[in-house]
Amino acid sequence: MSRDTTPDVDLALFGALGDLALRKLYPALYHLDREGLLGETTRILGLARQEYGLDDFRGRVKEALGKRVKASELDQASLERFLARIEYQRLDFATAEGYDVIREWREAARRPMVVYLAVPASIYGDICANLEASGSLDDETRVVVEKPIGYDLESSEQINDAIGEVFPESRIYRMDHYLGKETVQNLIALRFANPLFGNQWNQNQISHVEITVAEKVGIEGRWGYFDQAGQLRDMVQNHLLQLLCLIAMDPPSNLDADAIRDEKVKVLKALKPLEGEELSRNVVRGQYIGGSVDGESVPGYLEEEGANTSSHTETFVAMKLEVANWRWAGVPFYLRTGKRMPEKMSQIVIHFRQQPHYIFDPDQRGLAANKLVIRLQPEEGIALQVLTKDSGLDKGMRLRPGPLHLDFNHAFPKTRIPDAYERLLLEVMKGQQYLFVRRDEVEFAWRWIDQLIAGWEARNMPPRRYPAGSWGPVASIAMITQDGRSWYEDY
Ligand SMILES: NC(=O)C1=CN([C@@H]2O[C@H](COP(=O)(O)OP(=O)(O)OC[C@H]3O[C@@H](n4cnc5c(N)ncnc54)[C@H](OP(=O)(O)O)[C@@H]3O)[C@@H](O)[C@H]2O)C=CC1
Ligand SMILES: O=C1O[C@H](COP(=O)(O)O)[C@@H](O)[C@H](O)[C@H]1O
Repeated sequence: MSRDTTPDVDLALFGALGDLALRKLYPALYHLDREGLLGETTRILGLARQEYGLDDFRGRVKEALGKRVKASELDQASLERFLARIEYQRLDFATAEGYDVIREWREAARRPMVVYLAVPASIYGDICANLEASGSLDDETRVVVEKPIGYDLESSEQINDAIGEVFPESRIYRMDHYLGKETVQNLIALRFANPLFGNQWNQNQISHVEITVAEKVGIEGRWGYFDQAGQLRDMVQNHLLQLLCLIAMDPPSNLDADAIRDEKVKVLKALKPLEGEELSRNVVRGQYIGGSVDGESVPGYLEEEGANTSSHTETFVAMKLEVANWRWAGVPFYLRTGKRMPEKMSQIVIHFRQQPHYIFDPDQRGLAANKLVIRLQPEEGIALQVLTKDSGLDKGMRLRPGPLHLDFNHAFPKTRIPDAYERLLLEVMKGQQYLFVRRDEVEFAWRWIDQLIAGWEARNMPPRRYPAGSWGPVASIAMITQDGRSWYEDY
């Protein structure tokens, strides 16, 4: 977590013409460069199987930047400097042939290399083995791998084993881009730097927790991948469980990567399995049908390009979980995430318990609990919902709920909030692992997800339909109202 300058490391980017590279990685690298956060002589080698001349490849990168970076932030000097760092090599990743180009590229400048695998996880092992066989690696090379790692525990173990044959854990960086989001990191600061919250963070003071990750987009042409995965594997196994871990973990003894990861693993181990009747009561699966988002008609999941019309894959999931330990016993964690919801909105809401003795208007009793709302997107910020006296001579002691707001864009207007990938790429280049997921975290998360899926399959729980542009199946609302609560959508 130091503020040291970024060392000169080179980046070999596998999957250099893929969706992730074009949409996320080049814009993030460009911003780092523009802000002086890339090593002075850092080079980027794009690798993909298409035949491209260097100018044409740089042209593709430039085009991608044009689509993703604000015009006001895309200045000529920064663009030229960034493009000049980029080289390109055609390579078929699955065969050992051709990997010499990477060894030779490295020979021109000896410094640590970061290998970024922006490719399907099924070929991570082949790439690592081919890199090693070609003599392209040394003891300082780091590898970045994307989620999801596998499809279940067994496949994730195979993939992790294959990467582990070549790289030690200390040089494997498993991405979960939610860990790079500004407010997610702020969770650590909020909880552990503020006694006001730190001392209240348990079942004595907190009644329940909500995590919502609502997406407006559908599956964006990724049917082939998404239909195999579904929202549970695509979003819950990684992003939502990571958020849950950061909320529920005990204080780490320091900010070292392993101290934080040890605490997260304890949470994953304490997740109570959802089985039997609880599965029907506390888990809702959904799949969107046609509807309208932002006033425009959009197709249902089964009408998306490439769709298989009988698919039962879920595009929405809501669930009520319990972290079975001393801190959280009896505190429900309500999670929901879905595609084609009315807005892109991710937030965590911590609901504090009411006062044990209440002295105000009995009709207002329902208001009487504080909420801490941690907003991840679209705008990032933190709001503490408190009760104050309603102003005016005629109001008596009427209470009024209102937020104490910390909107990062307004509170710190000069600071651009960096995209998650910027922060994560920077941390890899600095060799810091605290924002990356350790192997046992991935595997304990899969273990829990696998039992849930086995339960679904045994109970034959097809997804419930919900219209695109709604907040998911009605059953997901019933799931929380049966406990006398409701999803909190304000900020
Ligand atoms: N896109 C996203 O928003 C996110 C993606 N991820 C993960 O990132 C990784 C990349 O995803 P994404 O960019 O969407 O996938 P894409 O399919 O868009 O890109 C993958 C790239 O890898 C190339 N590739 C695959 N196999 C080979 C091979 N044998 N030899 C050479 N090139 C090969 C593909 O080339 P070709 O086109 O020629 O097949 C393609 O350009 C995946 O693991 C995904 O799960 C994670 C989070 C979000
Ligand atoms: O990892 C993924 O995340 C995106 C959502 O990310 P966000 O930063 O836009 O919230 C999701 O759309 C995609 O399906 C999933 O693979």
